[in-house]
Amino acid sequence: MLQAINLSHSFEYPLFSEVNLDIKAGSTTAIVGASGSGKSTILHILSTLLKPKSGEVIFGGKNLYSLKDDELLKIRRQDFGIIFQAHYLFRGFSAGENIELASILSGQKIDKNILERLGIAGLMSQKASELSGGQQQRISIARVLAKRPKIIFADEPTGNLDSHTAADVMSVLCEYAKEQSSALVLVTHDERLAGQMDAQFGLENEKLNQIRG
Ligand SMILES: Nc1ncnc2c1ncn2[C@@H]1O[C@H](COP(=O)(O)OP(=O)(O)OP(=O)(O)O)[C@@H](O)[C@H]1O
Repeated sequence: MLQAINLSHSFEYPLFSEVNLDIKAGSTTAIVGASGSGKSTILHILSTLLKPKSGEVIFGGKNLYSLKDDELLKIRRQDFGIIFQAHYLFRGFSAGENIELASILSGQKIDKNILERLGIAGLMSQKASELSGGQQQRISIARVLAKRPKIIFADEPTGNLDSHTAADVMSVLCEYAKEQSSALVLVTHDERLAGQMDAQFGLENEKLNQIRG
């Protein structure tokens, strides 16, 4: 579904090189590593947000970074779901309107069952700005799922949730990947969470090594 081939990137100093990944439909993958090792940077590169210094990201048989900007934007909007810890809801709109907007743009409908399982079904008429950080995070996850993306890229998606809610959210994301033959690529510090994914990679000493799967 998505392949990374020989990715390398650096900012002021080299971050990583020779990063290779093969993400299959219906799979869940974790990337772990020390703070500052470059995990989020890899996720940004895989999800079209940052052009690597070298290497290719192949999706649907195309090298994403050889596409024109409008083609890249179309893939990002239609096929990719990106979940970060900082959520960007429209604060003046209700939770329901935020999700509805994603549904309208994608022409897909959110499964009401997902709202129940995320524990947010009762919050739909509340203004996004009046929700707690964890509630906003779950609304933003529902908004991503409402698009029915082919791949979900999630950077510490449960970092601001209590352990019980975090487990519910992760099971919703993993089940979505399985049921929709989508894929989940997760960046996390949480080794236990990483252990629940089908495959696990560790970023250390500028290299991404497969630990499991
Ligand atoms: N846009 C940028 N410009 C310059 N340096 C950056 C930029 N983005 C990230 N960095 C640097 O690259 C390094 C890796 O950052 P990144 O966020 O990818 O690490 P991480 O492994 O996800 O860390 P954490 O687990 O703490 O979130 C850090 O030293 C960071 O300061």
